[in-house]
Amino acid sequence: MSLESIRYTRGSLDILDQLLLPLQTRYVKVEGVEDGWKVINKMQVRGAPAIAIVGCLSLAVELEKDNNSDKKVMRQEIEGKLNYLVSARPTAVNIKLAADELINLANSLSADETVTPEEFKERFISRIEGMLTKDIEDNKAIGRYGCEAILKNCEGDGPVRILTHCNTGSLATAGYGTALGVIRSLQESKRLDHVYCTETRPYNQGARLTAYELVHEKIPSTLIVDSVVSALMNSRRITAVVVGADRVAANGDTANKIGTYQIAIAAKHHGVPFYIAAPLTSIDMSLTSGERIKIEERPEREMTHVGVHRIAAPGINCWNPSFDVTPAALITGIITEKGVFAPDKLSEIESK
Ligand SMILES: CSC[C@H]1O[C@H](OP(=O)(O)O)[C@H](O)[C@@H]1O
Repeated sequence: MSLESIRYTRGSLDILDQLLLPLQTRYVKVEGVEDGWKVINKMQVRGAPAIAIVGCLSLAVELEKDNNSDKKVMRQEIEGKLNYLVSARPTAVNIKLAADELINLANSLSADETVTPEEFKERFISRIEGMLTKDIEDNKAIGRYGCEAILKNCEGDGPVRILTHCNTGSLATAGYGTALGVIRSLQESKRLDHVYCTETRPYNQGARLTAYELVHEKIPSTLIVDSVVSALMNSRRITAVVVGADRVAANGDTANKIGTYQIAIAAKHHGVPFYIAAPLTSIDMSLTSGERIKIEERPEREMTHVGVHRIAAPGINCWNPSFDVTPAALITGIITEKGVFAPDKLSEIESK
């Protein structure tokens, strides 16, 4: 069993094909930006941070092989390739923010006459490679802050029960995970009683990926059908809900996997704290609210079939939005690598 979603050395990138999990472990070679776009768009690799990291690494492996010695041409090609990668999936903001940062870097390296073409490539590729280690460090910090916040808010020093949705672990990031990182941190603190994970139809990130990670690490957990969430909260004491994010707007409204919004409504009704766990690379301060977040709609076949088997009546119309937006009013806190913030306090992060 491999939980390593990304295998990278300079000039070489392979990603774990998550469409085949949990039954098959197969790595797909990514030799450039075209491959990068495809594996992201097909969701062979998915998860907001992993999308950004794999997209940028696909550019790094392509650049490593490029013998171009004209910095202005390199800069221009880099900008075009990054904008192309951003188009693979529209909702998660991480790859857009990474592209903006790298285009700015390419512009300054190109304009700096003291920088040779070789140094341009080296510094550009090194910046991308740094994303891998930073993401894991950020996730560990998210885990610590989230664990602290949940334990602080719960009565006594007993073990806690957590509900999570979709997959936010090592298979959605460079490692350790965001919401699943909080769960790992609770487990490491010996304060975790049980995790409930939803199947997360129609791609089944919960049943196929989160369950895979939890079983692999022997974390006590139970898989539930998405529609069991309210019955679970009504019949078992859930300490908190912790989920990931694909794009957090400046006011705290958060786009995440479809189904998150109704989990937040159920949590509000049952008085269960509802947390978003996300790195700063998932926060889009240019958006004043969640109303303007573009929600990706995926092919209806992802709903009507499981593999090659049709499960929905032929001819029925389908609507398959991949995300929904949870209003800030339903969110207790946003757990980041800089600490936990109330949804309306994200502007304070910069000062931390
Ligand atoms: C660590 S963020 C993961 C985030 O991305 C997932 O979406 P998808 O599997 O379609 O890429 C889901 O929204 C998770 O919360």
